[in-house]
Amino acid sequence: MLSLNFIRENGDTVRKAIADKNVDIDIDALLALDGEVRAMKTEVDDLRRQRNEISASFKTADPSERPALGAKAKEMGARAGEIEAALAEKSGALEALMLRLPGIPWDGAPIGPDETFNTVVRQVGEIPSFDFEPRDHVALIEMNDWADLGRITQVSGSRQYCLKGRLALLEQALMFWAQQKLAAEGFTMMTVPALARPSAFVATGHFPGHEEEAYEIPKDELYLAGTGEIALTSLHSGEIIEADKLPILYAGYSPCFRREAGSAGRDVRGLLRVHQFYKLEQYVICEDDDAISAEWHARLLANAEMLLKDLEIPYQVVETSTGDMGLGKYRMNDIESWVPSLGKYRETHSCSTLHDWQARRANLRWRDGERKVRFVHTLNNTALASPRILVPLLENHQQADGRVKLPKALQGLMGGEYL
Ligand SMILES: Nc1ncnc2c1ncn2[C@@H]1O[C@H](COS(=O)(=O)NC(=O)[C@@H](N)CO)[C@@H](O)[C@H]1O
Repeated sequence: MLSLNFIRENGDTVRKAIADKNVDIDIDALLALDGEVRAMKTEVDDLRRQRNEISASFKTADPSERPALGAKAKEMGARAGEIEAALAEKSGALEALMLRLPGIPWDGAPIGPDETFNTVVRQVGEIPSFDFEPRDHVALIEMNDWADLGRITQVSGSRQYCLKGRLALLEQALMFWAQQKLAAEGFTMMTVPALARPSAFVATGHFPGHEEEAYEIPKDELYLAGTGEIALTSLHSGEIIEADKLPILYAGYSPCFRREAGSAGRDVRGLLRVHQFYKLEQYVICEDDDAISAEWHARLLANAEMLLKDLEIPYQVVETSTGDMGLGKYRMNDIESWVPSLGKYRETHSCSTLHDWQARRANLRWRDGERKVRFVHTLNNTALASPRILVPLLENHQQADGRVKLPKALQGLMGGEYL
């Protein structure tokens, strides 16, 4: 969310962000509504003040004047009450519009309506060339009995899976290995619930707008989150964080649930796009200083790249366009890992800076050195998301006989050279 002061003082910047992010919102209607709300608040305050002055004069007034004074005070109170009812409705409408305002993207973001305007920042790692016909991850899984991708769908429906045997162990080993690597970078390990209140989805910016992507649990007024970011963003809501407690660094591990409502027909084979997966999320709450959050953005990216280099997975870093980065983002870099069977890079990580856009929605504030209370900046990046990461891991390291050679970083954990 943006502040109303910012909108009033930076109308053109906001209009440009609305255009560049392809957002359908009428900023003039919002500002008109803001004007109405402010006028109504002033009117109510004036009425309340006058009413209080009359009440105060009551004791010293001439008894003959008291009935008229009483009537006037009553009438003012009634009028103020009417305006307040209308004001509540107008304020609600203004708040709803405010929630749909985009965050201002950084000036280095490619301007364009969708991912076709994304640019490749760097490519790292050698694309493997096989002297045999490489298999896709489903074939490798089937020949090694590393998952159930069939009968489980009778139990749990489409886009479900059971990892089995050494691949199930590998997923656990991967997450533990990544957690230790992040702990070494100063991140506090957290297990994070997927169940969350709708307000937590509003805080991150998933709601309003992406309700269809979340599983709803109406009996308990809860939803299942598609990312640990949702619980982590609201964990400190309403607190005023002391300066010496910043930056807060969480490595949040959680199950993630996504309906993939809009993905019918895409990635239906195998493990790339499923309804339930597990993610270790890097999450940062820092001072609202552009240079500091830019530094954290670079470090979140570097942490994910460190993991991919250790996993010996070729990847590319992408600068996402204003239309692809999402409503609240200041900056987003995706990391895409090479998937041999597709002959292309596929997103496995997404690194975002949100400036204070989420903090305003989540009421996340800190107290600076001069004791001034300000909104923080929030950032997040995938550390590892499984089973998607298993796809490039299996396919890039496959051998002609269908075995998979483990990257050196995992051989100790997995007790051998091969999965
Ligand atoms: N349906 C899905 N199935 C499997 N993996 C998924 C699915 N949706 C997302 N992911 C994985 O989760 C990663 C992060 O998802 S994201 O929506 O892009 N970004 C976030 O959730 C951020 N909180 C950063 O993690 C993706 O890059 C991908 O690796």
